[in-house]
Amino acid sequence: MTALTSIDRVRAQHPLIFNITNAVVTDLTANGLLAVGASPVMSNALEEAADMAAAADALVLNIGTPSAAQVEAMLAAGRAANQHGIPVVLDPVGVGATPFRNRTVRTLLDELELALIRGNAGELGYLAGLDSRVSGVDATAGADTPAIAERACEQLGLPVLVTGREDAMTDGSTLHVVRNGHPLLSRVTGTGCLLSSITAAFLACDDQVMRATADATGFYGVAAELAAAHGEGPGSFRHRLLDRLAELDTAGLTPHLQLD
Ligand SMILES: Nc1ncnc2c1ncn2[C@@H]1O[C@H](COP(=O)(O)OP(=O)(O)O)[C@@H](O)[C@H]1O
Ligand SMILES: Cc1ncsc1CCOP(=O)(O)O
Ligand SMILES: [Mg+2]
Repeated sequence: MTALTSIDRVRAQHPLIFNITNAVVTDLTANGLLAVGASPVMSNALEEAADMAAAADALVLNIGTPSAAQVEAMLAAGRAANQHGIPVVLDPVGVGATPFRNRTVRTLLDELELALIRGNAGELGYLAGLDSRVSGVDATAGADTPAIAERACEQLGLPVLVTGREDAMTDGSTLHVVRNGHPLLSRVTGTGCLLSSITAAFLACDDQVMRATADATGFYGVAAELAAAHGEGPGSFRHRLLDRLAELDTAGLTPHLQLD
């Protein structure tokens, strides 16, 4: 039961997760991290980026609402995180949509050691060099996420998590597919960003990247299924997702987990 170990570790260790993230999702991300037992902090200031990263247990770089100044802070934080050996997760929100996002992701990939890149099928399809059209931040349905994950990992040379109806993750030698989750996740903005940050919290407590990533993804997907079971709309779902993230334990998780 790796999920037991992982979620229990997060709840016992309360890892500090430093998020340099987009303006849309700061509230959901901070509250989702608190719900799973992690400790969130958000900042965009270059002046404190390296110090905050040095104090953190994991760093999340999310380019959803980018600016040149924010990218400078990301580079400073990322370099400090690399020096201190803490995992860095990149969420390349909307890459492929504009040249600025593309340049930003290229710079972060070139300058930093990343533990994981997590994106939707359109974003990772673009980075994999596949025929992938990205015009905003939301993914298109029906993508072959395992094929995209394998190709993106090959192209980028780092572990990849591609989300969608099926979530696929690979480090080039192991491939896992998680078939949990719920379509309502696509009707609440920030749910992919929150998964990136929760995965960072699991990575902070486990140096086995594939195990931590699979455990975080399965845990999140099952929490979403349970949150959606009431059959209501996106507003109640968003609240229930936080409640399930806070309550779900291994006994509740195991019967629902669909992980290969
Ligand atoms: N059709 C779907 N069925 C079940 N879960 C989904 C579906 N689409 C997305 N998800 C889930 O929503 C979360 C966010 O994924 P995704 O929508 O791909 O990312 P983003 O929000 O970055 O575009 C993931 O946990 C994923 O498993
Ligand atoms: C709508 C929007 N616009 C810029 S960032 C953002 C949020 C994206 O969140 P997610 O990728 O988790 O859906
Ligand atoms: Mg996203």
